[in-house]
Amino acid sequence: AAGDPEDPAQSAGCKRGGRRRPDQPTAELWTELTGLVGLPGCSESEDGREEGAEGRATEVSLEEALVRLAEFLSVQLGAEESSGSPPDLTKPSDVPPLLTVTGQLLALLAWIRSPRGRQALSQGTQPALEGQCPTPVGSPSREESPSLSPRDEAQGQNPPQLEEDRRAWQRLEQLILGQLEELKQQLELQEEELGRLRLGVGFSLRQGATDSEKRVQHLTLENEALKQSLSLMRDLLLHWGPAASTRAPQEEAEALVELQGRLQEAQDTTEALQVQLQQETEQNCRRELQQMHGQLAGLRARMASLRQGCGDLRGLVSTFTQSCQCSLSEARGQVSWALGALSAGRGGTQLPEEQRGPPTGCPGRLLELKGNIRVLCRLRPGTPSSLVSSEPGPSGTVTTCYRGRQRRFRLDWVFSPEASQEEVFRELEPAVLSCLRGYSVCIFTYGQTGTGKTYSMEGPPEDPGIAPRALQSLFQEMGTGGQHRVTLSMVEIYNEAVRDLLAPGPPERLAVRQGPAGQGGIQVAGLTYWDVPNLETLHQGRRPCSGQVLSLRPPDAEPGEEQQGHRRHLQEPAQLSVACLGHTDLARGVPTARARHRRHPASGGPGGIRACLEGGGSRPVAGRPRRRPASAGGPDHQSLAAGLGGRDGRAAGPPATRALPRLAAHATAAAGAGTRRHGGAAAADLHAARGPGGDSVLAEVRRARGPSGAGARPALQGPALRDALLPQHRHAPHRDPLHAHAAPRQPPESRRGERLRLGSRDPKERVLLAWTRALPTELLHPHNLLDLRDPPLPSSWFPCPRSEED
Ligand SMILES: Nc1ncnc2c1ncn2[C@@H]1O[C@H](COP(=O)(O)OP(=O)(O)OP(=O)(O)O)[C@@H](O)[C@H]1O
Repeated sequence: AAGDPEDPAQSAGCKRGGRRRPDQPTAELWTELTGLVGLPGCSESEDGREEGAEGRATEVSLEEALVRLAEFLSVQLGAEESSGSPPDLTKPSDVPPLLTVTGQLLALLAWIRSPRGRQALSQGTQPALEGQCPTPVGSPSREESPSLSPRDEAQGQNPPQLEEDRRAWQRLEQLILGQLEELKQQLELQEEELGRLRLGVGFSLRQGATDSEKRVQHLTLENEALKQSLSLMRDLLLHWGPAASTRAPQEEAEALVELQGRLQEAQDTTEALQVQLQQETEQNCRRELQQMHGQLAGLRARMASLRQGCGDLRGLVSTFTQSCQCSLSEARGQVSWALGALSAGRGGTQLPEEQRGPPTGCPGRLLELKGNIRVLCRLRPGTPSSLVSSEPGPSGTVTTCYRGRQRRFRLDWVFSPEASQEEVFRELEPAVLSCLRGYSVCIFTYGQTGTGKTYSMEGPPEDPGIAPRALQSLFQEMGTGGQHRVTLSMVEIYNEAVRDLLAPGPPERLAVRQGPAGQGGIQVAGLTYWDVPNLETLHQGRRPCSGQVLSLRPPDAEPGEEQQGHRRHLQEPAQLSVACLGHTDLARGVPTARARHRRHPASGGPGGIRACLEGGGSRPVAGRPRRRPASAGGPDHQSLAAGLGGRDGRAAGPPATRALPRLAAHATAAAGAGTRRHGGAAAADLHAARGPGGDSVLAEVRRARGPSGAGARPALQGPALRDALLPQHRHAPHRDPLHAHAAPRQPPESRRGERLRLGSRDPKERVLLAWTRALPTELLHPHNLLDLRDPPLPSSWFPCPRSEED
């Protein structure tokens, strides 16, 4: 079939036959194919005759037939491959004949389509498959294959060669036909199998056995459900939605515009609502914030008020505690006073004198219970920088900080700065009164300058201190019952010298000795003392106890002593076995170094104080206090009054006399301070204690004393001091009424015993008893110091305002 590919008839036939559609059944295709191949006349014959009665063969070219065959085979091959496992093409046995045939056909088709093939076909030559046909495994070998040569080449060959070629071509044709037949059989077999498979697939479909079919069923069901839901939605849309189909376009447009208007309106409403909501939210937030602020402020105010209330409560508690302590101390004082009064009254009125034994009264007992040595602390008004805290009351504490080191002291009693003189004395009154029961008591003040020793011991006239109150209490107590004899002595201890300030004439240094065992403690041989019958007498003679050592002795029952008057010398050791009350102001004479404290552990102070304390301590003295009626040889009141202050009992010396000692006395007082503590420290103390005015006073004192201590005016000591204290006595020693009653000097035998050292030889460690405080306070009056001061002293420097007369 030398059909021209360009032939329109062939093209139409080709188109008519066309390429196999995917949905074209295989049987139809096969019929079409077998119709082509099964007719030998269909193929191009050597002579080019057209055979075939059906004419259909003439419409299909060989090329198209081959193409269809190839398509068919490829479809079948693909079906085979998909139905089973792919064959291993490397094994000749596994290569399917269909593949072999297909390969050869494709090679032939390629040759036919090539220009050379076309030319050969047009010239009637056979194709030469050699070198062009792929030779799959199992295909005829090259030797077997006919060597198709072009017709023009055949023309140049000899007839036997052509014959041979023709035979080869025929063999090939037969081979192809055989293979086609075989292929046809296989196709039939596969067709049968396909039918069986289809039957199986139908059965599987009915059973729903395979997963894929299940999946398909599932998808189909889903599809059905979707279709149903789609139809339902469509119905709903038709039912509820706008009847688009029933409305006119204009109505549709109007409805659309209306809907748009509504939508716009809804959007506007939404925006307005949003704005309103935002505003309301902001307002609410602001309101809540303000409320929170208000609550916070209220809470702050409440917290502040609570704090204040807490502080008030604390203050109340502390006030209550203090008041409780004060009430307690007051009650204790009252109880002790009552007990003392009770015991004193009982002793004085009920028991005969000879039956009155050693003091067993409650005051003494109370003292013993409280302790022989009691340390009380009085805080001065104004908080010093070193004071950290204090707990006033019994067993109170004081916490100080000095050079960064804090120390806490516990004392028998701590008086707060607000404590009055009355409160302080109330705590000491039992001790004072116990003197009447035979106890020896020594009260001394000790402390840095300006800390209130003088104030506590003496006090201003309108608010007297311990000493005046003690005297008053004593004389008041003595006036209630019993008979007592009070004597007064005054000593100065300075530079280890004990001088009798009441001795007539220039006082000598007295020896202080330790008495024999069992005969008392300290003996001051040759000490002068005066009898003081009552308080008025003392007042007439001098201002009562201006801080000097004051010894009050109960009357001694020594026979014949009455005749000695109110002045006597202590000759017998037993004569010291009486109760005595000493008021001592150490006036900075005691060094504060710890080492020196250790030197006197028993007394906690210097030897002088030790001497005072050892003079009987607070224990009842050995021996029985003897009393006698006051009428039996009482003191000469008039004489004492004259001796102390003139006939009228007043210290009425001439102005010159009064003025004379003031500078010297003042210089002595300040000089004592200056020498006891080397200049700078004393000045610092003065400055610290009394303000800037102290410096000028000290400077004046130094000018008076001179740089070496021997100033223009000598320091006042001994008799000069006595004269300063008792100017009226200074002028008339020979006329001194006390002089006539002077006892003989100390007999030699009284000097036995050990000589006591009162203090150290160290000039810094001097004990000064009384005399510093013996300065008449009027000497320190600004009126008297006018000529000494530059610049003037502030009035606050002085303890209290005094009248011009004073
Ligand atoms: N409890 C107090 N209440 C009121 N004033 C006080 C008190 N204690 C001390 N003062 C005042 O402090 C000043 C110094 O007191 P004071 O002279 O008694 O001290 P001092 O210890 O005796 O000093 P110095 O050792 O120098 O003699 C005085 O003006 C005194 O009035």
